[in-house]
Amino acid sequence: MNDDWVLVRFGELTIKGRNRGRFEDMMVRQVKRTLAAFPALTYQKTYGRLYIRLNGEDYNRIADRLKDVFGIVSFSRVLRCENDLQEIRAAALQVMREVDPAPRTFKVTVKRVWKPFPHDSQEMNHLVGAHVLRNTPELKVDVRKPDTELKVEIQPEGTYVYAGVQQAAGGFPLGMNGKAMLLLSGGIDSPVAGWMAMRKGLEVEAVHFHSYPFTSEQAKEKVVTLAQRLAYYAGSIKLHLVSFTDLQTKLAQTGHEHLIITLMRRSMLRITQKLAEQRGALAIVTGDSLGQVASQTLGSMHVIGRETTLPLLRPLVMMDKLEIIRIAEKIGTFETSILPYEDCCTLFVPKSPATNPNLRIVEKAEDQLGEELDRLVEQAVATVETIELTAESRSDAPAPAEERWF
Ligand SMILES: Nc1ncnc2c1ncn2[C@@H]1O[C@H](COP(=O)(O)OP(=O)(O)OP(=O)(O)O)[C@@H](O)[C@H]1O
Repeated sequence: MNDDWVLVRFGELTIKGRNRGRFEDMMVRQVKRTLAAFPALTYQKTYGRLYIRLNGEDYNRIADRLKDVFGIVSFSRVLRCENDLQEIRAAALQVMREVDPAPRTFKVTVKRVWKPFPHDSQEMNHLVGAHVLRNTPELKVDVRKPDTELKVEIQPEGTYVYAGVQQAAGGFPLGMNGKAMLLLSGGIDSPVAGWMAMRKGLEVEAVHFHSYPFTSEQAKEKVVTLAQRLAYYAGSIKLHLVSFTDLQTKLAQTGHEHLIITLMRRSMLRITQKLAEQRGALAIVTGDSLGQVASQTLGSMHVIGRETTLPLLRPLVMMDKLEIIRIAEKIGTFETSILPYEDCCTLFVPKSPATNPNLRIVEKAEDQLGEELDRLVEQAVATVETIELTAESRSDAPAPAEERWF
């Protein structure tokens, strides 16, 4: 009898050996966690793949969640039947009849993995194709550029028949590659950088610097909303809110107006590094994109980056703004990011910020502040407010499942 399943394909096929097993175990756990709201589902893992039996659950709702799970490269709705020619033909016909919109041309590709099956792949292409053609006279075969490719895989446990592949987020399962701190502002870039870091298998904890009461409560709320969006992909996310007011005021008194952004960014990194040590994180992720603003020239990145010994990961560094915006739209952060807000750094933005700051002068300015700077850094770390945001369904999902990602 035909049976309704989802075939889930994992990404990063280059992973070998023991890491492969770890990757797959993490994947299965994350898929199950993501689909916990569908209790009727049952799971079957094979090498590099996961089969989910629908048992009456709604495929479209499941697909909408699966496409966002990191580590899944693609998935398909499949019918599973016995390794029996008549059953396979019936399943093929059923799958073809359900393709929407109805195709005009098709081709059949059979893969016989289970060798005892009496017909080889070539024979099966004809046996299945002829049956579909006989029963749907309006269809034609086109082996070069068909509207639909009907796939049949004969495996030991049964035969899978399907006609579509949906792309998903790809990457690594969340947390497989360790933990990083994400510098999250209220802008367009850093939420995208956070999503890309998570897609690469990093568990992320967000850090936001605010200058309350100079920056408003709404500015903080905006960052909470952005972190909430990221939590949708991660299951949950911690957001550390750091009060930057006193430190910023002090840095502004050094008299190096054109270096203020450099000084502030370095202090942010210093504080974030301390938080990273506390939280067991081994990298810092930012939304910097080369050349975008004064603090993102190569010279600025160099002087700012010298403050931390942790790897500074900048996923957007080589990307154009339009590419970044495209991803922001897809992941559902753009609408929030473009709302007006005051960032703590814009409070003190000089008329002509340094685009090529001098490391020696910057370090001298920090030395001038001496222990006072250390004290303010410690104070900022000690007064961090941490909130945990948990996943909620994204009510403003920007596009239907098939149009997402690619
Ligand atoms: N208030 C803040 N709290 C935490 N991180 C910040 C803050 N302001 C800036 N950053 C970090 O520094 C990076 C560069 O910030 P900047 O404002 O110069 O550039 P941006 O292109 O506007 O970035 P974004 O769009 O992410 O705000 C940000 O992407 C973010 O990672």
